[in-house]
Amino acid sequence: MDVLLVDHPLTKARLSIMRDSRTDNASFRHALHELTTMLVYEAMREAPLRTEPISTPVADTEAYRLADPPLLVPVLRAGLGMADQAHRLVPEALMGFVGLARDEETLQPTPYMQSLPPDLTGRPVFVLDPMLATGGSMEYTIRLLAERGATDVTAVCALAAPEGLDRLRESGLPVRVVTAAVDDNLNDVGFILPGLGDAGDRQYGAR
Ligand SMILES: O=P(O)(O)OC[C@H]1O[C@H](OP(=O)(O)OP(=O)(O)O)[C@H](O)[C@@H]1O
Ligand SMILES: O=c1cc[nH]c(=O)[nH]1
Ligand SMILES: [Mg+2]
Repeated sequence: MDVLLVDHPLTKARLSIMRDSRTDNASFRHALHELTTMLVYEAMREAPLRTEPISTPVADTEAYRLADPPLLVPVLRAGLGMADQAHRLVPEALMGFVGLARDEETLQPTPYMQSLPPDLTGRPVFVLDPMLATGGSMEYTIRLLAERGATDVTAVCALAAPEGLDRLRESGLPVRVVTAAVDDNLNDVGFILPGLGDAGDRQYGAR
């Protein structure tokens, strides 16, 4: 499984704002927006292009367009904070939605909504979720996508735990991961260390 670690000085700086427990909700959301732009920019680096002839005011030349506009899938709640920014960068993308809440005791993802196109054959998919912890939520989401024919899935995360990466690797699902950091490990209640806490609560308040 490919893992692209985007550890640019600017991604490190935004991630540090997100990690800092003194950062308020609005500043956390702002830092995640900026980080998302950088992660999606890198995640799309190899996206195939098609060309078409155009004219500038002074000469004929070629225009480049995305050959295969992707589907963006934010995983609610926390992934919602990445959706608009990713869509701004890739305006031709479609958007699907998956809502999951991790059970605090079992750490299993509990689905509460999904809205996805029925056929994803041939369409690149970018799953947006700031946190890859045990990997249960991401694995669940990728299985939904794979059932619809997706074979080209990128998980775009702010932070990944080694446990979550191992789980995705062992799942054999068609996924690569783009992340700004791979942290140390999970604590005994499934939080990433050093991490940034609960990415949903840090944006929207505790539920
Ligand atoms: O890798 P995992 O162990 O599955 O944990 C990661 C999940 O936990 C968080 O969501 P959470 O369930 O807290 O929901 P929220 O976004 O509504 O806060 C996060 O946004 C991921 O979806
Ligand atoms: O550290 C973690 C783990 C799962 N979900 C979060 O929001 N944070
Ligand atoms: Mg949460």
